[in-house]
Amino acid sequence: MARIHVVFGSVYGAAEQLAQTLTQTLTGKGHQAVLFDNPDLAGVIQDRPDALLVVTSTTGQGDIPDNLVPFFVALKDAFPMLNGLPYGVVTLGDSSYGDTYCGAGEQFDTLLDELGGHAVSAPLKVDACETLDPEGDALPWLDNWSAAL
Ligand SMILES: Cc1cc2nc3c(=O)[nH]c(=O)nc-3n(C[C@H](O)[C@H](O)[C@H](O)COP(=O)(O)O)c2cc1C
Repeated sequence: MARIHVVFGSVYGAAEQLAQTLTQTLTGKGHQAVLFDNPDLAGVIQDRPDALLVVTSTTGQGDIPDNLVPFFVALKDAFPMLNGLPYGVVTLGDSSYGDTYCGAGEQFDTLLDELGGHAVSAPLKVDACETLDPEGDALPWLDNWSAAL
């Protein structure tokens, strides 16, 4: 079973709620999953989890929610090599935003890839235009992602 660190970015609460559900689900599967309210590099990355899960909505124009920006900036500035750390990205967005659809998740996926992380499966994009039930998309994705760890 894996030690999985989960971080979330959320403005109105949907991504936060989803992150809580995904963390509980991972725990139910026997993993040691920890959800970080105020993620910092030392706690999330340098503590060397077995995997990292990023759950974020998108705000502004493809932007990362304020609560997750400090973690993203710290990661970008410190640029710690992740040496194949398995990761996953779940992004909430709205396809009516066009080019910036799920931009926050894309920024994380690009950075984690540049740092040498290993995307266990393709990032999941949950479209608020298509569903009012993010869990309906995310739980099957999580099953596959966690099974591949
Ligand atoms: C002001 C505002 C800006 C947004 N900008 C984007 C965007 O650029 N791209 C996108 O895919 N979704 C965008 N969204 C949609 C949100 O990401 C989506 O509604 C999400 O489910 C909100 O999750 P949250 O409750 O965790 O904040 C935006 C929503 C708002 C209200």
